[in-house]
Amino acid sequence: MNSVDDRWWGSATCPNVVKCPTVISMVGLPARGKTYMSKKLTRYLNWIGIKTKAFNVGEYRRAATVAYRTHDFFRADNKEAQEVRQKCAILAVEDACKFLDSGGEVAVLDATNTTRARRRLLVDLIKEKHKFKIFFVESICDDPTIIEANIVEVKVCSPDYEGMDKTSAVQDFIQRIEHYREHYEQLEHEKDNDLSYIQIFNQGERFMVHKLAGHLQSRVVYYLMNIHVLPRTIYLTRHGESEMNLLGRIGGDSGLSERGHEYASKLGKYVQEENIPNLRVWTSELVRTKQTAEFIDAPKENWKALNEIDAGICEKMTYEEIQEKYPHEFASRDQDKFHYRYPSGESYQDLVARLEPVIMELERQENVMVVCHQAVMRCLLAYFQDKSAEDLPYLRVPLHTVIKLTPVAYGCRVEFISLNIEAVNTHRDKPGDV
Ligand SMILES: O=c1[nH]cnc2c1c(-c1ccc(Br)cc1)cn2-c1ccccc1
Ligand SMILES: O=P(O)(O)OC[C@H]1O[C@](O)(CO)[C@@H](O)[C@@H]1O
Repeated sequence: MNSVDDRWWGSATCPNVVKCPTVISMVGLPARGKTYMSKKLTRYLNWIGIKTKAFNVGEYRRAATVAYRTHDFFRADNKEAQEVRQKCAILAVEDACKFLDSGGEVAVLDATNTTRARRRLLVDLIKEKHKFKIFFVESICDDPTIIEANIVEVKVCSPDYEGMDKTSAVQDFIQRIEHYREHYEQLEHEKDNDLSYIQIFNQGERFMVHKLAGHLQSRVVYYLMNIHVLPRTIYLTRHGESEMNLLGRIGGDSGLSERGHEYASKLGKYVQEENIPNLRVWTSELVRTKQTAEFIDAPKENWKALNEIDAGICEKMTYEEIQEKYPHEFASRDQDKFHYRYPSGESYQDLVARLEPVIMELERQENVMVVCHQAVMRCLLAYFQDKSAEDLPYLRVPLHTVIKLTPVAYGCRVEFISLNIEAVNTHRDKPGDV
């Protein structure tokens, strides 16, 4: 009897484990956002603690071929090029399987995989030989405006077109797409009845989900159904300097200091000058963030999930007092600051889990300003900047500074805007760090 997780089909891969290594295989013509989704999905899964790595077949092909000349390389009748392309595709899959064999949990295969034969080859290699799960993510998009925008935004800057003028590059890429289209076979539930997949139409306007197999695949589908590519800006800021900050004490629920109130007033003016359409403001449920947002003219929502890390028995203490009273706790926190949990309190790992619904809602939103706290801000910033769990707890997020995030191509532009009001420095470096 198969576990409910594997539902319908016979040879359940990894029959006895919930966390089965999985290959997420992209499918789609060039310029359908496969790399965009691969990178974004990889960043999200790593942030929630699932060891994930993307394998881009285009990079393997560029490494294997001296120099890309023209779209002729992608003609179906170009036998020599076909051989190179097949070899690169298999190399990428083998590297992906090596990653999963050595502790990786998810490998994202960023390739076109546009023929049924190629996808069958993947199933044989991945599912039959390695007993890993395979989940296909197909992006189907025939809106010429979207395709053109993608080509202009990311394709013409590709190493393939180094030194080529933009117009010729666009023309060449359009030819390349046509070579793929000739043999493109979309996923179809009659012919691909045994496969787990999601089809995404026109950047998430519509979805077709087929035979999800397990929790990870459900999380991936949920994430893909929440992201969008509309231009918007996310602003992150800590609360203004608080009375507890002035005393060098952590936690608590104190109000703002005089300079903290100055920051709140200046923040209101900054937001007004930014003239942000339909801005929403999110604060935690602690006094200092609500006071900080006081002068912003926009709808406000309080999130308990945005409250600062709970320091448990160390709440309201100074670091010196903690070192004095709980020397062992103090030492172990600096040993592994991400996983360390305060007695009766939280770890950064707990904070990431608590903030996941905030990130998911942020992905759905347009212009949002988040008024939060030092540890919370580090977790949010780490998501947008793809920072490791090791680096996350030491990110510099000074008081009285707005961090402005603007999505560009495959990532985010990050600007630190200080509103030039003095404040205490609450940052503690990793001991021993130069
Ligand atoms: O469906 C596309 N077709 C062309 N391009 C696309 C997409 C998507 C996309 C796909 C699925 C989902 Br759910 C959301 C967005 C993102 N992009 C993209 C965005 C920025 C730069 C480069 C590519
Ligand atoms: O993880 P760190 O570096 O101790 O920073 C988190 C601390 O920062 C503060 O927000 C301000 O000091 C405390 O409330 C919180 O415990």
